[in-house]
Amino acid sequence: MSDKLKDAKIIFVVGGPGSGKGTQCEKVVAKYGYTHLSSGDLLRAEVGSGSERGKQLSAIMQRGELVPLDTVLDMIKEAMIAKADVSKGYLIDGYPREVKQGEEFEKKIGAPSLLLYIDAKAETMVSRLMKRGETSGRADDNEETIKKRLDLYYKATEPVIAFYEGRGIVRKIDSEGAVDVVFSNVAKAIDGLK
Ligand SMILES: Nc1ncnc2c1ncn2[C@@H]1O[C@H](COP(=O)(O)OP(=O)(O)O)[C@@H](O)[C@H]1O
Ligand SMILES: Nc1ncnc2c1ncn2[C@H]1C[C@H](O)[C@@H](COP(=O)(O)OP(=O)(O)O)O1
Ligand SMILES: [Mg+2]
Repeated sequence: MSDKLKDAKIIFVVGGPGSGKGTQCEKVVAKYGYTHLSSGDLLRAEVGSGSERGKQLSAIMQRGELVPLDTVLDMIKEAMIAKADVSKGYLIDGYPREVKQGEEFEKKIGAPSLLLYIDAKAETMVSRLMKRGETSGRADDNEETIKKRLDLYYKATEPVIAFYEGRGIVRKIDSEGAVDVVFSNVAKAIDGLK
């Protein structure tokens, strides 16, 4: 346990690929000043660095698979510590993606006070990702990889919701509607924390 993160307020943002996690996190940052850490963005930064590890991560992500737990957890922990002196709290976007990740996070960093479950229909996620893929330049925003990511989400990530539901900290947010409508419900969930 790192004592710099001992009392950190932590919100997990969990949802399928293309559900709207990143979009909602940006609006939470603007309104509440939380520190937004996206596991995918951290991984893509490592890929962009051209490092040997980045090359391995890129191959995994292009297949729509999960990267090794220790890799993504260490990256998030490092990024949290780097901001510990200025952070009002952390939005952990895209993690945990399996129950084991949640358990390891709590051993090494701490427990979340809220899990925002950003929920959209499969066909909505597919169409949003195909559209995002037109401009994102992401190697995983293509039909074949999207299908793998969705399958993995239903198999490995949805059990995370049930795991934390048992603690009563899950707030399910319908992400089908317009961005601002979705955000009004995200804000209600966060305001309910105080
Ligand atoms: N409520 C919404 N309505 C329409 N499009 C949305 C909505 N939320 C997100 N999007 C779009 O869908 C795509 C995926 O959103 P993003 O926030 O990147 O999701 P995630 O981080 O969960 O993959 C983006 O192109 C984004 O602009
Ligand atoms: N917690 C995690 N564990 C393992 N792999 C992860 C991960 N978070 C992200 N990745 C890998 C697999 C994901 O398909 C890829 C992109 O993640 P992302 O940017 O969060 O996707 P999206 O925002 O489309 O949901 O990075
Ligand atoms: Mg995202």
